[in-house]
Order: sequence, then structure tokens, then C-alpha cells
Amino acid sequence: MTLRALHDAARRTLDPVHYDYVAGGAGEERVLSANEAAFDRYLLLPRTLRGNEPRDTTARLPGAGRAAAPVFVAPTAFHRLMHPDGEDATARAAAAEGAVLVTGTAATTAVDAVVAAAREAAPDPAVWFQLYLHPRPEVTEALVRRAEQAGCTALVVTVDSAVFGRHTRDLRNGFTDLPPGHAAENMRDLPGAPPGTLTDIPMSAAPTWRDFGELARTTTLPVLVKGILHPADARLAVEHGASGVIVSNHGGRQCDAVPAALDCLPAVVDAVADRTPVLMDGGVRRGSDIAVALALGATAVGVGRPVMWGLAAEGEAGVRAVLATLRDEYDHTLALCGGRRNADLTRDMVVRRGETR
Ligand SMILES: Cc1cc2nc3c(=O)[nH]c(=O)nc-3n(C[C@H](O)[C@H](O)[C@H](O)COP(=O)(O)O)c2cc1C
Ligand SMILES: CC(C)CC(=O)C(=O)O
Repeated sequence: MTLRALHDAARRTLDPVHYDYVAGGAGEERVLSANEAAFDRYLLLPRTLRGNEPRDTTARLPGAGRAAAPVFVAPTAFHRLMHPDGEDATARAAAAEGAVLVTGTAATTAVDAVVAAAREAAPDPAVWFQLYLHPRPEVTEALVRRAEQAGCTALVVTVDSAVFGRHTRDLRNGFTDLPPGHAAENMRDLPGAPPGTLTDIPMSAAPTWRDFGELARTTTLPVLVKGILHPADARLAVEHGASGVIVSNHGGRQCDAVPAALDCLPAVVDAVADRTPVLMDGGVRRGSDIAVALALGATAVGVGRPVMWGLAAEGEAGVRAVLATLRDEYDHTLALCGGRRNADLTRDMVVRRGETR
């Protein structure tokens, strides 16, 4: 199954309102389109006769040892809307494929159950926990403890969501509440946090880098920052103890007037200058997209929607198919570019469409 076929199957299977929730973006969906279009503007300029065996696509990521490929499952909310097996299926699939899974505050399965499911598929899976800085620090702290106790190996703080995104399709469809029986399970029993509606996951009351730094000090886990676009913020993240920076515009679901995530990557990589890994997500749909992002300096890329489509179409097997396809395509592209390791992809090996070196 190609990623495209899984997407088509998901569209046929899902309630159209739930399909729109995942497929859609903010505003006029300009950024949503731009994320994928950015990859079409870059082409690979292979090197040759460098030998291409044995190949090693593994990537060293914070709190993950070596991942099988430089690909992680980006945090996406409410997997049970896609398939009754929900995050359990995603977790088993990611662990079986050796990919980092980022689960999060908005999961419809509690984090301890997600980690337990991952452990059914692999002895030492890497599950990271994504959270927002909650207006009440005790809630943030309770979430962090919950993730630590569950066995998560890193935290991801999303910083692009000072307010909830205006998702045009959801507004049109009147999709504001989860269906009965579904809830953001990690918010259960937390002080002042009734789980339920899409919009009641409080994201902020103007948190600052100081709040981020305090969170990073209260845990021994590596803490990554997700949602960085400006190089100055990447530098601040490093200064405040971040163990990684994720360049992301939230899949075009927050501000609809920002650049494509890929276009923000090189300046962030330069600003960070090897002090911490730089990851990115948004618009990755094929193995050659991974190669382009790595050549521009990313250590790994996240995939959001493709995983949801695999889950909706085929449950655990569908998610495995997405991750295995991306890994195989990437490995093939790496070989065709004359590379044996991820680090063999360098910035001189990408050109803008219509240009050569
Ligand atoms: C349905 C959906 C739910 C999402 N939920 C979250 C979330 O809870 N936390 C978060 O940090 N990012 C969330 N994101 C953003 C993703 O982590 C990621 O940045 C984005 O999906 C990457 O783009 P892609 O879908 O083009 O791969 C969500 C994205 C989608 C599509
Ligand atoms: C419930 C939200 C926190 C999920 C989200 O980030 C999104 O839908 O983009």
C-alpha cells in the first residue's frame, strides 16, 4: 500500500467530519499546502561512486538510543477517532518499526497504556510525551510526572499554540466536541482540567522561556521544543536547556501566514550550530522528502497525517506500512545519492528546482 492509497482508503472509511479534522488546517489552508509544496521545490543532487554498502539509516535521537530510520511519529490528537484500537495500535506499530512515537496530552489513551502497548511490540521502545505549558504549573508538573512514571524517554513542549488554531473545516462542520466515550485521557483527574471537548486542553496563559526552563529543570528527561520557526527562538531554546528543537508550523494548523516548515529549517540549523539536534515536521510524504530535510540539516523528520491515514485505513498494520514504506524509500534514495549514512547527505546535495551547482 502506498501512502497515497492509505490516504484514499482512510477518506473512504472515516466520518467526513473526522476526516476533515485531521486533513484540515487553519485559515485558508495556505500553510497546509505550502508544507508539501516546499518539498517539490527542492531536488537532490546525488554524488556517485562512493560505495553504498553497507547502509545504515539509523538515527541517534534524544531519549531513543538509535531509531531505525530518521523518522518519528509526530504527536497528533485523538487516535481513537481514526480507529477503535487508537493509540495502542499506533504504539505497537511504531515500536515494531523501531520508530519514536510522540504521544501527548490530547491522546485518547492514557500515556501508561500507550507505553505498555509499545512494550508489547519491542523490549525497549522510545515513547516521548508532548505537552503544552499549562496555565497552572501544577497541571504541567502532574503531566510530566505521569509521563515519567509511564516510562516515557523524552518530553516535547509545543510552543506554537499560544491560542487554539482556527481550523476552518472544523468551524464549518461544527466539530467542537469529541464523540461520547472519547476523551483526552491524560487530562483525567488533573486539577481544574475536565477532559472532553476539543478546545478545553488549555495551552497557555502567556508562558515564557523562563517557564520552559523551569520545566526542563524539574525533570531528568531530555526536553525538546516543538514549533520553532525563528532562528532566535532556536538559540533561546538551547540556552534554556532544550535537548532538541523541532522546526514545525503544527502542520499548517496554527498561524496561516508562516513559511513552510522546510523553508525555516536551514536558518534554524545554522543558529543551533550543532549544539542540539534539529528535527522538523510538516509535509513529509515520501522517502526523498526525508533525504532533502536531512541534507538541509535535520537529524530526523516527523510525520503526522500519514500515520493517521494508515491507522484509519488498516489499524496497526496501516501504521506499520506507512513507517516501513518511508524507511524503505529513504534507504533507496540514500543509496541513489551515493550515501551510506544519514550524515552523507549534505547541503551541497540539494538544489532549488531549475538550478544546479
Ligand atoms: C489531527 C492532528 C492533531 C494534532 N495534534 C497535535 C497535538 O496534540 N500536539 C502537537 O504538538 N501537535 C499536534 N499536531 C501537529 C503535528 O504534531 C505535526 O506538527 C504536523 O501534523 C506535521 O505535519 P504533517 O501532518 O504534514 O506530517 C496535530 C496535527 C494533526 C494533523
Ligand atoms: C486538541 C489539540 C491540542 C490538538 C491539536 O494540536 C491540533 O488539532 O492541531
